[in-house]
Amino acid sequence: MTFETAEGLADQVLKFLSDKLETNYRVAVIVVGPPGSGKSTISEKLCHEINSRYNKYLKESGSRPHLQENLNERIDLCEGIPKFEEKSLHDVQNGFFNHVQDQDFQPKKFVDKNDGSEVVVGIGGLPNSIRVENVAPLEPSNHDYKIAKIVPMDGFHLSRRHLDHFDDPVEAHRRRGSPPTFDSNNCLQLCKLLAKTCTIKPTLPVNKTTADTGTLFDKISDTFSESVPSIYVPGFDHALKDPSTGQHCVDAFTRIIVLEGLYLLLDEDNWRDIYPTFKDTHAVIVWKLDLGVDVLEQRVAKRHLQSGLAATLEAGVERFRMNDLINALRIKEHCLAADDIVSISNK
Ligand SMILES: Nc1ncnc2c1ncn2[C@@H]1O[C@H](COP(=O)(O)OP(=O)(O)OP(=O)(O)O)[C@@H](O)[C@H]1O
Repeated sequence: MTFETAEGLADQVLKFLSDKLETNYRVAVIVVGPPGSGKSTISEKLCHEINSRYNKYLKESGSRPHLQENLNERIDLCEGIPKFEEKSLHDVQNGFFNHVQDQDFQPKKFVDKNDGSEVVVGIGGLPNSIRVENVAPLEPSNHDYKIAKIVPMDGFHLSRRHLDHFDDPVEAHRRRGSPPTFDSNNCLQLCKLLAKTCTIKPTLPVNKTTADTGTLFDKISDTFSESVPSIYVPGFDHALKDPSTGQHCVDAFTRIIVLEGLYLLLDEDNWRDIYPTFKDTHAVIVWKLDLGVDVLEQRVAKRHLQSGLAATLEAGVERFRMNDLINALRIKEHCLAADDIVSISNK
């Protein structure tokens, strides 16, 4: 296991992106680990470091990203996803509770008549839905470009209303955060969509050739393409205590996606297909975090106290032992075997 600074991790990811730039529009970094191991912390630091470097480059070079106008070369990301029949759309609008425990359910799509975007729905219904839009991305405010973005698994927590429709709703609520309480179907579907975008081949503007020299950031700036659709991903709204759509947007400016979540390497149900989906793109790095149970317990208990989920630190520890620890042990015992998973430390 190696201890890494955000700078060191950013160097690794940018080197990887540089190696893949001829073939992959986007690369993915999968960050897994038990609750409290620091997945969010590391992912945020990594993205911050990469985005700061890119924006510093833009400022110092006085250049602007060039977005190629090739929207007529539309990429149909949702091709192959079955459509909802017209009569089922009513069910979708009314909650879509019937499939909530159906791990084999294949997500379906419909077209939003308001804006023509495609909405992909799994067992969690609309709260966990994904939206795909074929429009050019907006220039970011203050020209603060985010070439690296976090895509957390959190937005695939089933809503509390969906947990109410489990065979044993009391247990479902008590064990919220365990694998069956996620819309793993749509989480996997999102991974398939994202993986497809990783395999888009970047194209240079007509006046440039691959022989042109330039830094990695020069090349990234030259190869943004508005034909790459925007993907809107649900997030978890801590105030609502439920998932909420459109919290994250992976758009044409995003060249690095950092997927972070507890179950991304879990060798069960839909989860087990996530890693192979990305592996096929040849554009993925996998980092695994681990820490001793005592440290995890202290960090998570403290967070439960700070977020109001526990009234005292002791209650936070109790909550960790009754829930988070069980999930931590599950991912340890049922982790996919792969030889390219790199263990990193967040002490
Ligand atoms: N190196 C560190 N030293 C001390 N505290 C840390 C460190 N890294 C993270 N933490 C703290 O530990 C807690 C858990 O971190 P974080 O949310 O990043 O973990 P996580 O793996 O994303 O957890 P979860 O899966 O439960 O969301 C947070 O309160 C965070 O501030």
